[in-house]
Amino acid sequence: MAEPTDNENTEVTENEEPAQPVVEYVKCTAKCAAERPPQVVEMEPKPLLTSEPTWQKIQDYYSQNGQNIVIKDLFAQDPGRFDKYSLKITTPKDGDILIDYSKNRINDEVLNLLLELAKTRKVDQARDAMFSGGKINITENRAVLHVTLRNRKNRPIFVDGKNVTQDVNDVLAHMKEFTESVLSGQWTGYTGKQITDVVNIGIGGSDLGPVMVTEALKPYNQGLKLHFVSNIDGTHLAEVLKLVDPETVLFIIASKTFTTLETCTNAGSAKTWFLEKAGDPASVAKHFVALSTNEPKVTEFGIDKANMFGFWDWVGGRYSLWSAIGLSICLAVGYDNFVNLLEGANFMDEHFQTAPLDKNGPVILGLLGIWYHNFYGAQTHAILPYDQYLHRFPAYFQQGDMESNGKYVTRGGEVVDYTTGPIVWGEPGTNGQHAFYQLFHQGTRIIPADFLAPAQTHNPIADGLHHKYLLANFLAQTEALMNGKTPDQARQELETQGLQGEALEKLLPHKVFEGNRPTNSIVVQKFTPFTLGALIVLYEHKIFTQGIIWDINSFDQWGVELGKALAKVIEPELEDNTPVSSHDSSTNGLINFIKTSR
Ligand SMILES: O=P(O)(O)OC[C@H]1O[C@@H](O)[C@H](O)[C@@H](O)[C@@H]1O
Repeated sequence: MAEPTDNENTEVTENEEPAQPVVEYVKCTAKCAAERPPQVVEMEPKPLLTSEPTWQKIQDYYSQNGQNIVIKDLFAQDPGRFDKYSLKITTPKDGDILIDYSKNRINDEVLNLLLELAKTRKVDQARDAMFSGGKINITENRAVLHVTLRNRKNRPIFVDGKNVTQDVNDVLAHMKEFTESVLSGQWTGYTGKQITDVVNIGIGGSDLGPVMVTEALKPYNQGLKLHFVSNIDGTHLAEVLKLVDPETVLFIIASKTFTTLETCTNAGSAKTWFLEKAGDPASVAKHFVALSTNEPKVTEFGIDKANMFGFWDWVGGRYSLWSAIGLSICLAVGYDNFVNLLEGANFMDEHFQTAPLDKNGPVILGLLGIWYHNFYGAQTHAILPYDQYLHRFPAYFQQGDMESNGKYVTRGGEVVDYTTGPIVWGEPGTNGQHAFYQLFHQGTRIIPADFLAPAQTHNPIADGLHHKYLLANFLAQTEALMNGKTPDQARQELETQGLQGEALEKLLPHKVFEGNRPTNSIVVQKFTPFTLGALIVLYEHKIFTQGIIWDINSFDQWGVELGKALAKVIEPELEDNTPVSSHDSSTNGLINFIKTSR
């Protein structure tokens, strides 16, 4: 890994690749920024989706053919279907990523119509607007530039006329220096002992990404024990504090705003706990660092500016694991692995930017979602990782998808007359099979599902037997969901088991599987930092594509504010046991029940 260069005069020009060998940090001086005025791509306003002629065409096609598209028949008709409807994306270091979308209710006509929709809705223009620093988060007047955080080729990216690439690299350099000092044991606690445990205190985007990635990359752990506290429920903090020692623990207070109730309360209680043991407030500097955009609040809390890792308002919380918010990831897996994660992310950014729409992973996945959610009326989308390390991946994308696209008003302020973001859910395979797959196979709803699997496991125990079973189950499920079991097949099976007559007829309908349940299969060689980074971004840009087609602002989250505001009203009412009557009778009843029951 190249060291950061201090060469103030090193410049990058717009179309220039960094000289070989790759210089990791390149300073772009004021002079170079001035030479390259930003060219921000604008997003054009769009008509309501349902008034688009392409939308109408898809609606017509669906009405006439939607229920007659039978995936297994399409396979029977076309031996080349897998090749046609799968993408193999070759990474520079960790093998291929295969996206098999052939087990979907699609044919060329459907796909062409959906691609036409992506063109009509100018997905490419919106993508370019995002990458060029356009303020596409219109309700907060902000650029959306998490892509800059993994801008590994150091392309100049401007926000309000300022090239922010160097700012990003400066924070990365700080993260590197800090990580190496903690991991090497150079950074010690207030009694001179090395740090053994890290507690990340954050919530939402300041928690889910770090939790998900540190779990997913456990095989790369460099020795520190990681803990996460998010919930305002004191139990969460209390249980973690039982596991750590004030002499050897490092608290990371992760909050973009540094005003979030949960994080501020947990951080305050953690500090009190720490000082009860450490005594001297000067010791805080050795045990508390902050990740935030809000320096005044961080210093007010008592964290030294030198121990703050900054980021910017153009990084949305749910897209922030690539920023300083990723410090816990860095500490867990080491800086080089964090960089590999960023590189995988950057690789998928470039794929999204350069691949034609019909070969573009995020675009294809986004369009398939539109097909099911808006035409077949699918309400949910399942993400099913066949890898235990990815057990928080669905939870991470619950926020990623539902906070981004759970909106019923268009960018122009109109109420939509179509559905938007799906309900995202999932559990790792094979656990889900023994819990909720029944409804996948024989329920009344259509649940489009993504199966994620690695060809190689990090733990080939029992001579690879576990992994063989795991993969066999993943493959069997997608096959079964597609093929189902016809009444004839079920009858034959029951006859073979010796059943006949009324007993057979009674059982028969229960043994039939309609099939034709759509799935995507996404297979990587192995879940490495690089492939994980790429996979996360595949979903980020899928969500982006859908948000653009639905014409909603995927980057604000006003919907979470109302409940927060009401909690501030109720909180003082819980102070004493005086009955309340200021709310509806249910809320009054609940409050008063709690008051009399505590
Ligand atoms: O990082 P912060 O400012 O503490 O915010 C945490 C979370 O707060 C929630 O209210 C937001 O909906 C999330 O988007 C955000 O990630």
